[in-house]
Amino acid sequence: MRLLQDTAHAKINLFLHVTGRRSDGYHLLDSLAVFAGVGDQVSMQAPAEEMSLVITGHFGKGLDCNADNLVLRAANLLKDATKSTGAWNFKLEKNLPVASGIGGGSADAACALRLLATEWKSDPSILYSVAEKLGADVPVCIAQKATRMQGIGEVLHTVPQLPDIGMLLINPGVGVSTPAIFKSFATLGGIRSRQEITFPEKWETASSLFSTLRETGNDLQAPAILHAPIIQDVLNAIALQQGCEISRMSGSGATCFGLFSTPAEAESAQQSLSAQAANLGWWTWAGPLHQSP
Ligand SMILES: C[C@](O)(CO)[C@H](O)COP(=O)(O)OP(=O)(O)OC[C@H]1O[C@@H](n2ccc(N)nc2=O)[C@H](O)[C@@H]1O
Ligand SMILES: Nc1ncnc2c1ncn2[C@@H]1O[C@H](COP(=O)(O)OP(=O)(O)OP(=O)(O)O)[C@@H](O)[C@H]1O
Repeated sequence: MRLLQDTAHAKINLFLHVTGRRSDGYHLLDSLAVFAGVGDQVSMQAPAEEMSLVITGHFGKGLDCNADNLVLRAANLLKDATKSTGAWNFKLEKNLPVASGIGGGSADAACALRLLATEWKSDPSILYSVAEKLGADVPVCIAQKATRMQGIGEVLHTVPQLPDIGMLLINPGVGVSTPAIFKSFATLGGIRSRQEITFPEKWETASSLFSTLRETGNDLQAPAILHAPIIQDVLNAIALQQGCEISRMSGSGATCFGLFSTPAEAESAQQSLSAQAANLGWWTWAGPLHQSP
């Protein structure tokens, strides 16, 4: 029996600018994506008769284990693209809220691709072309490293190493549809011209990273608040926490994040919000960023 496993870390867009639109309707983006310490767990076991999936975990309830699940779509697409043989039983422990702007499904798909690509010694160019077919967020989730994403998400640039900041995540339990938010973005004025953000050679301190981020924003935040006004309440609750430097939404929402100079400060903020969060049924997490080797 062989058992392989890995963590599918949550993707957080520290900023997200919409810079253009392709003729097929997809939007061109400029975004700094980072990965949080929290994630789903993906494991795969062989021998198996066919590709299959079992889902556990707090957020697994509403998800189907059928071939439409991104884990199985990823496994089957890579198998076909690389003409590989063999099947695996996958297990997904779903710890991340679904349809929440932190790319959980994309991270799961990328995790399955990573595990299988190692096993099948797949060519990285095939791996990335399969990732692109699965979704705009899947390519960046392959390496799970802080990355500047451009194009529709497939143009990936290495960024300077990030300082060891702390992050607080809050999801109010409202699922948000990514296509609907992009559509509302246009009705709220759409693309605005701005100077391209430049990054320094290195962010020496947490405050130098926060200075860069203060010149940026998430263009999908206002349209997402129109769909789910509770997002504004979450942003306000985060901003009120001691030591919070930036309070912003990730992706197309509804998960919001707070940035702090240290993980300990983010954890204290989570503590002080815990009663309010429990009352309102909000999911929270706090800790360091995932720093991939
Ligand atoms: C908002 C982000 O989370 C930022 O990282 C991503 O761009 C979304 O990535 P994703 O969920 O993997 O998106 P996909 O599953 O590829 O696309 C879902 C839908 O979002 C819209 N979409 C997505 C990505 C993009 N660059 N432009 C778009 O307009 C399209 O309507 C598309 O049909
Ligand atoms: N393994 C999976 N985990 C989560 N969602 C999945 C999975 N497989 C398929 N899906 C479907 O994909 C949709 C998007 O889920 P996901 O959690 O990736 O959204 P998201 O966090 O908004 O992503 P993004 O930040 O990339 O927009 C859901 O509506 C869900 O039904």
